[in-house]
Amino acid sequence: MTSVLQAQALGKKYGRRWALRECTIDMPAGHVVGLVGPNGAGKSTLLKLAGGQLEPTAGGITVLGGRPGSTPAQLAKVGFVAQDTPVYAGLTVAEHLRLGERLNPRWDEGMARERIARLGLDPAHRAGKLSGGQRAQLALTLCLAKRPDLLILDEPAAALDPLARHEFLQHLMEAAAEHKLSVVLSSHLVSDLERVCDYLIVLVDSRVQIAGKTDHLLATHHRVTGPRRDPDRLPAGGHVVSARHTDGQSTYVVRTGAPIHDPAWTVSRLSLEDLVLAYMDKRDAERRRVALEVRG
Ligand SMILES: Nc1ncnc2c1ncn2[C@@H]1O[C@H](COP(=O)(O)OP(=O)(O)OP(=O)(O)O)[C@@H](O)[C@H]1O
Repeated sequence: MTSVLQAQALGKKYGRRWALRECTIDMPAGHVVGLVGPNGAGKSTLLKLAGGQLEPTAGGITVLGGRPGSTPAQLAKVGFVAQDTPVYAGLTVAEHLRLGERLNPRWDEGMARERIARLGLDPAHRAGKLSGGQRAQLALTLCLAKRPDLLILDEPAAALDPLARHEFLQHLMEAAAEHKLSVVLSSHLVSDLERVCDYLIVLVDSRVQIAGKTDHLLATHHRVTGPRRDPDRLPAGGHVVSARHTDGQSTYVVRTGAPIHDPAWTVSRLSLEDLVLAYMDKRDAERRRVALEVRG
């Protein structure tokens, strides 16, 4: 597997507080990777470290085989659209393209112009007067025209209305397929991730809870429901991801490669949202961590 991003025990401190700690990750190339996790999990910090906007306090990170932001060549290989899709309010759309051309050695002027025309943006329009959706599209265009190998998007569509979000993600998918881009995209909107991502990483308290191809993850996770029972009564070979109990019923999310055939339990498939929620719960995350430490 070729990696686009590898982090080893990566940590970042703001003052005396860790924003990201002991984060180990390996993102494969050629995927649209969805990064999801609770507020404050460290997603933006990780993406900024990957974009070279922050320096690690501990551990190491490699992006496309190099240190993020270390050389002009390294910077040219990575496109970054930050959470607030920043553009220069006083510059026109055309001036943004000229700036992009001046700053980026691999700039694709034809593609930038074609995208701006397709989006119906007036080149003479000042960026400060664009709508949130148009600004996000302009920021995406500037990043795509850099012709990066890796595109990093930190909640780029969060502020957009459903239609603008749909169009933004559609453009993103087309561009990723057309230019064989690797993409990492953080979002709280699991429906968006479901639409565009073929690889998922769930980050909780800066630890990777699960990472893998979405179709494989969905095929190997099941909801198992039955009368209230302890997990040791579950079919053998499964790994309990989450457990919920009411007075009379137990519901487990179980990871297993083998089909579950046990008449004592009702087995159903999970949606991507169910899967993400099962891994996002901090109580379960702590229990899984302890279980792994005991086993290891
Ligand atoms: N500039 C900063 N100064 C101090 N602390 C910060 C700064 N940026 C982030 N943090 C802290 O670091 C931790 C991780 O923040 P980060 O923004 O990376 O999380 P996140 O997973 O992206 O969250 P969200 O989903 O809310 O955007 C949080 O506790 C946050 O308060």
